[in-house]
Amino acid sequence: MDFTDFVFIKGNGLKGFVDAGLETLPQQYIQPPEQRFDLSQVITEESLPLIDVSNWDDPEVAKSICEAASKWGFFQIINHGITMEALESMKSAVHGFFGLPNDERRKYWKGQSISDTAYLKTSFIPEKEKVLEWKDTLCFRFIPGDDESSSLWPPVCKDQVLDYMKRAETIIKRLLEVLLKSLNVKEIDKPTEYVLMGSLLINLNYYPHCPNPELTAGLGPHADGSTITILLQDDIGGLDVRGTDGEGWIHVPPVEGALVVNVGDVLQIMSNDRYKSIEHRVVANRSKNRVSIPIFVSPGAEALIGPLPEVVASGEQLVYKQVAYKDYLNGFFS
Ligand SMILES: O=C(O)CCC(=O)C(=O)O
Ligand SMILES: [Fe+2]
Repeated sequence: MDFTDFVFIKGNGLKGFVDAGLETLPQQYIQPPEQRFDLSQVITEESLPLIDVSNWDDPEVAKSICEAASKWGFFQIINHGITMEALESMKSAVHGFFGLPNDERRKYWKGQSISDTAYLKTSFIPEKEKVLEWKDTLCFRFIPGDDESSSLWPPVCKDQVLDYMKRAETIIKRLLEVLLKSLNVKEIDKPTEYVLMGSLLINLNYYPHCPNPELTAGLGPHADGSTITILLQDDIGGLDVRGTDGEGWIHVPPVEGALVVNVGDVLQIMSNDRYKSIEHRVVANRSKNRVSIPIFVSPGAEALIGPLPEVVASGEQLVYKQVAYKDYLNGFFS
């Protein structure tokens, strides 16, 4: 079987390739020795905060969130209000989509998708990558209040994605309010909301089981280009975050009912480095098919990003100049 033809041109993705019966890792996925994940670097002395947000108005909750965002750039929240059933149903929907026959999934393959706002891809930017990442992703662009945009989404997961997004939006707003309040932003007005969360993307990640997880990357080390990211992961594990020493990695353990929250580059910039956008990675799994669902909360397409006036008012030195988010993204994807 010709790998490129089968996976990219025919649009079967990595999932289709693994289903076809795979015993060894294709060379496209083999990382050079110096890039391979050294699992001995995973440190167990540190762990990320787990924050109970049942009362968002509690100053202690706000304090924990802002401290976590400054120190680790990552934390998990529980009792956030999204029911266990809704979380389970979202994860099952991912398995539902990736469990479809190849020719059903292929209808959404990037470049030929039947929907303008949903597409399936493999790896990150396979045309540009030297080594591919061990995952497929179904991406959705979410336009609130626009029912038309979801009309051609895959029926197997459409309602779950819409329902989950609606529930998640409440949490996103709460998180941003708390994080910005501590930067002296008293109220998030419409223009600021556009800069913080003018664009919402949700990804359905599928990391198939992998014959040689030690040779490849589920997802290579990266920081998110978002304002914040809210991630739902299943119970398999694989996500690691850079420790505060900048060398080791901390495992993000799956916690039932929890959501992982991380600061992206945009919030680091807007907070003039108060909050940290931290590198993270995903280790592939030898026997299990892992799913994860990040929501990338990002600026609107026309937004300008730079340190917030409220932060600068304190007289601190500006770490960043203002840039158009578009120009920033061009750098991110090249
Ligand atoms: O799958 C995960 O746990 C993390 C995904 C992630 O970091 C990303 O998609 O940017
Ligand atoms: Fe990420």
